[in-house]
Amino acid sequence: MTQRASRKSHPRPTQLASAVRLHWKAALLVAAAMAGQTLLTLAQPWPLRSMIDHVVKNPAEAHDLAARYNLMEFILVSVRGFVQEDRFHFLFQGIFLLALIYCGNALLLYVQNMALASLGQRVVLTIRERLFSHLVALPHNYFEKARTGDLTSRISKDTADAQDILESILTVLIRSLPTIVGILVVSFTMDWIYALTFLMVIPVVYWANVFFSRRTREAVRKQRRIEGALASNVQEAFYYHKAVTSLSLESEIIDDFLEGGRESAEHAVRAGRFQGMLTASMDMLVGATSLLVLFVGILRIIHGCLTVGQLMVFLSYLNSLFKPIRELSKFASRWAKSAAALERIEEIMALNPLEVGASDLPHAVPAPRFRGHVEFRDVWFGYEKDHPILQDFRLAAAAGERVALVGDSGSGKSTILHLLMRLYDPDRGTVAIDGRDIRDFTLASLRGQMAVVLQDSYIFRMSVRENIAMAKPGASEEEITAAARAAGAHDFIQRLPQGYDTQLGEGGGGLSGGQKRRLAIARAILRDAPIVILDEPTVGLDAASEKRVMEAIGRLTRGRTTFMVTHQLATIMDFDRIVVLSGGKVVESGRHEDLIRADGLYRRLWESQQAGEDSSRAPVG
Ligand SMILES: Nc1ncnc2c1ncn2[C@@H]1O[C@H](COP(=O)(O)OP(=O)(O)OP(=O)(O)O)[C@@H](O)[C@H]1O
Repeated sequence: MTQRASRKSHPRPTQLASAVRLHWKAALLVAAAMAGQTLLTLAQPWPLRSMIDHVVKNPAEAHDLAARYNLMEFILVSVRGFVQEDRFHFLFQGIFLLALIYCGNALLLYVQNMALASLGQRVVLTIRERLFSHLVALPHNYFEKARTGDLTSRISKDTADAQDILESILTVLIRSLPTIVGILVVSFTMDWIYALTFLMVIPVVYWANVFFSRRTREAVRKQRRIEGALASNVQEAFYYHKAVTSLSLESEIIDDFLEGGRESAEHAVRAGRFQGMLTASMDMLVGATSLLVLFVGILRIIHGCLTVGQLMVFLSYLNSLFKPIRELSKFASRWAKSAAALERIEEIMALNPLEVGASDLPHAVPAPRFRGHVEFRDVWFGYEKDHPILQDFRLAAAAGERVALVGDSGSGKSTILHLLMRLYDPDRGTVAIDGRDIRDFTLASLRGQMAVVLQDSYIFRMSVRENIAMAKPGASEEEITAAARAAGAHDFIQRLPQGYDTQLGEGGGGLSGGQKRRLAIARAILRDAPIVILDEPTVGLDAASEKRVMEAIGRLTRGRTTFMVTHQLATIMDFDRIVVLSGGKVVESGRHEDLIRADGLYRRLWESQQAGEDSSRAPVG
């Protein structure tokens, strides 16, 4: 049972990193473009500095020019200066360098955006694929407790949010950090006293970011959980719409929805508040630091330790430093959302199928084609710890034998089928096919040799043909039609508006219960499996439908080892063996006539069913 307990490991942020590693070329391109921009941003104030310092050193010249000439003269003198004299060389050089920097920046920005969009999409797709494959391959018992709406939102929304976090991480790592380092290096080499002004600000900015982001993230995480639950409720309401309306549950469902929506909104408002505080405190910090830098800077200029151009460089660096930080603070709630989303993805990826339930064991090998000799050897099993459903259960079916499992409700009939399909593993004992423990085989090769028809026929939203063909990928048209004929489904399929091409609704909308069942039988016939599993295939059908379905089942099960769970004893009178269960144990076993003669539980079930049928047929009044 310990195997079955679903355990959560602590989330590790590995998915994003490994997806990025997989697309390292695109990541490298983004990083190179960002790094190039950072370098250009760091270089940008220098031409400005040399121009300003040049002008400040020659103030009379500058002042003279502006005061003496009108506009036309000013332009003419300036152009002559550029063409004939060396006087404006500093200006020409500065403008040229700045123009180069701006063009380079624009080009790199374009490359960065292109590469980032492509990297983001590829990373999202990779995470989505991995998450979906991991989820689909998880053992069945995981889905009994999981909320499917929540899982859907993890696959669609949470994975998409990974792109945001990727963008944020790259911005911080490749843009902000080098900018900070560049500023510190340049500042210390120019004027270390002045550099201390910067240094003081960094921890405050960091602390404010961490403090408010953490709170925003907590609020967003709660909001996400509630939204996941809401999505599950919505999905349930639509899926069971018939039950919802027939039980008049609409108002309760709407109330639940509104309640969840209100809770989610409260957390969203909370997140917004922290986000607002973060943005405001960042703005205040930027303002205060700029003032401090200006104040100290002018004092340093007066003391002759700094030039005006150098102050310009500092101010420009400060702006470049705060730009990404302010941007990030504005995106704090997006960042928080993405971080919460990544955690939710990691949570699922950390589930080890072997710990969750029945899955491929490391030594499993593909099963050979089965003859179909099935054995349950001293099997103990319970869904919950300390609540065994089957105790010391033994049953053997020869290859090709048709076995019916009957008994009281809750006696463990379907559980036996679950163990045979390896939806669960026994706590003790073994289930064996052709003498080998089924755990030795890979799940795909084991289940690939079983044809299953359940109470719910599982019709998918695709054409009739595709619904049948999914049992055998690549099946020919003749094989599909032959299977449909054998299942007694061909005639009604041909009467459908587009025959085999008719698109079916989710859950088989548009077909009657009996038609759905026969479609499922056609699928099982096409599978051509040595083992057939049927769980109450005729339940809920009228007498005529039941007859047609049983004829189809007769053709499906011919020569194949069959296990059929049923309450309708009249449908199994010709079975090779009827196994009667009570409280998880076999109490009787034999053919119909033998069991009637034995005068035990089977006979009582049979007689009560006959009496029920007689009374239902008796004329009223
Ligand atoms: N997924 C599950 N988790 C926990 N308990 C379960 C689960 N499925 C079945 N059970 C319990 O195991 C017992 C046997 O169930 P099972 O479905 O095998 O009985 P059954 O004989 O097929 O019943 P029925 O004829 O009503 O379908 C029941 O008490 C049931 O409540």
